[in-house]
Amino acid sequence: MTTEDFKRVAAEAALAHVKPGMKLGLGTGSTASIFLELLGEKVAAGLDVVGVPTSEATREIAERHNIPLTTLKDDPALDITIDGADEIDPQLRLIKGGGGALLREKIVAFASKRMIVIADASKRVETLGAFPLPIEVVPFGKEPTLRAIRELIGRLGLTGDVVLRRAEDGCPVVTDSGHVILDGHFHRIDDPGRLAASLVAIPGVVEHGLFIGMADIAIIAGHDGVVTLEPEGQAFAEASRKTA
Ligand SMILES: O=C[C@H](O)[C@H](O)[C@H](O)COP(=O)(O)O
Repeated sequence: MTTEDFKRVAAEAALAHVKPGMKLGLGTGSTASIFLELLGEKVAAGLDVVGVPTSEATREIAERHNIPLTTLKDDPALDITIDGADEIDPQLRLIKGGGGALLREKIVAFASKRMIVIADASKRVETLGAFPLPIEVVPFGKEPTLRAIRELIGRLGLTGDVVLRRAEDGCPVVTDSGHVILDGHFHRIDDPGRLAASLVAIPGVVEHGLFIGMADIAIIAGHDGVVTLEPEGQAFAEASRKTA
């Protein structure tokens, strides 16, 4: 099986958590897109749910699959958010935002009673940080914000650098909310909680891609099967089944 197959297996397993009448947070990225495709099939077959998209890209995909949409204004409390992740550690702390959707993803997940993460096994790590940490900042004053973040990583004893994310045309990537992204290439983040708290204390930092204490379960598919994890990293044998 390929990585794409594993993403599909994880997305399929997440569907079992979706019940009629639920209000869903709809994640962003390639894994979440597969979930949307599968959810669209269920909706076509009569499943009654509504969703809040976490990005404009997800909105387009959801509309293409005829998934009824709502907003946090009309539905400020959601049942479940189903979303992908760039890294998942044993405590279900996440790095998200590889696709630049971290701000809306975090708002939507926070508005949800539960967050289910779906991923292929390559996303599991012992220590966060090999994946660059996205930090969403206001374009105004991004230079002093960048300097403050660099000073912070020195104080925290982190290695690496922080760089402005650019698109293929060389222009800064602009998020759905009109901000830019700084990617922190830290290699390893031993104390994600301390880094998270320190980053949001810097004026100009809107949000970062560390999701701590937000994920309730992670459904991870790989060569060893499907594993459902809870925050302590406990794998439930009864939730495991062979996929390859
Ligand atoms: O901004 C993007 C999101 O946080 C994604 O959920 C994350 O990057 C994982 O995406 P994928 O499923 O494509 O690996």
